[in-house]
Amino acid sequence: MDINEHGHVIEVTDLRRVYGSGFEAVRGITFSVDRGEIFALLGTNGAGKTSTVELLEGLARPAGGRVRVLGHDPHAERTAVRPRAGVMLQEGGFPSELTVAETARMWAGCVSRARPEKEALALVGLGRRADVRVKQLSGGERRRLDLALALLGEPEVLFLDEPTTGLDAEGRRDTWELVRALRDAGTTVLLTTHYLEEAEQLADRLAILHEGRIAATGTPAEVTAGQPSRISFRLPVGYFLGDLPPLGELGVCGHEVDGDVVRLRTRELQRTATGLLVWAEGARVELRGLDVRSASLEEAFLGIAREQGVAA
Ligand SMILES: Nc1ncnc2c1ncn2[C@@H]1O[C@H](COP(=O)(O)OP(=O)(O)OP(=O)(O)O)[C@@H](O)[C@H]1O
Repeated sequence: MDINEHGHVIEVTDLRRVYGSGFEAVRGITFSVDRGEIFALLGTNGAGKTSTVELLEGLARPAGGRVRVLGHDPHAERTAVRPRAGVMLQEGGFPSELTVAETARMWAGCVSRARPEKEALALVGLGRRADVRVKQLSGGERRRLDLALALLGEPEVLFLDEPTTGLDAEGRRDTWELVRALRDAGTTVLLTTHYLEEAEQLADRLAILHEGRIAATGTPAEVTAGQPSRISFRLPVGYFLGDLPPLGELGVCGHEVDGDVVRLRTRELQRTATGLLVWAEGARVELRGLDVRSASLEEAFLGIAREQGVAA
């Protein structure tokens, strides 16, 4: 059987990983990813993202629990999974004297039914860099080459460990577009990232890992639901916090004042923002530096790190 009885391409149940030193890096995590879904693993440094992805890639055996990729144990049944999976590790490590095209050709030799190298390089925007030596590539271009190699076998499932680290804003957006196009064509994608915006933009569902456990999971909207929005501004000269309408009446659920900067938290963004603006208009003052932000993944992430006593 190809995919498990629930139709999940990736299924992880109570997964554990213990290193030789006895350190438990992954402490019983459970999640699944469906065909054609992008799933992001987020987390603080050392949360266990890479340790988890390596188990999914079959590079190590779990200390406990179960992992299935395309219905197979990726470690014990490596030969059944590997040809159908594309892997982009955090550190590629290619021979630096080879050119981009030579590297892709060498890699294609290890892949059954590889797509043409030119096509893979064009997908990641390296088509014109084919004759450049790997050592002459920028950090971002190496990252793209990593991705091209992961795509050579036209994988059904793609593991991307921090795929856009080192890319500039344009490169990051190009990669997002490519990953979305692959997803739309039916590829299942599991990625780790440090960029919350990346997860917000790309992920259909995500999990935030903290100290080897899942601290929050769901769609980006589900994970951010319940987080407060933020409003900040500078108090007009000569004004004090007490001159504003009572904060409770504005729907504010928390506030702090730093010099003349006021930061408010609210779960009723429209009511709070309207109340403030109506007050400012009536008092004929300007709220300098006014910044209004709806609840974001960043808020959820920082909240988890704070609650669990981590400096984020
Ligand atoms: N080979 C190893 N031996 C012992 N401990 C390890 C080993 N590799 C990782 N660890 C520890 O396991 C924990 C999880 O590491 P991991 O690399 O999975 O985290 P991560 O979430 O990917 O972190 P980052 O965001 O910094 O890449 C860390 O505390 C790390 O120090």
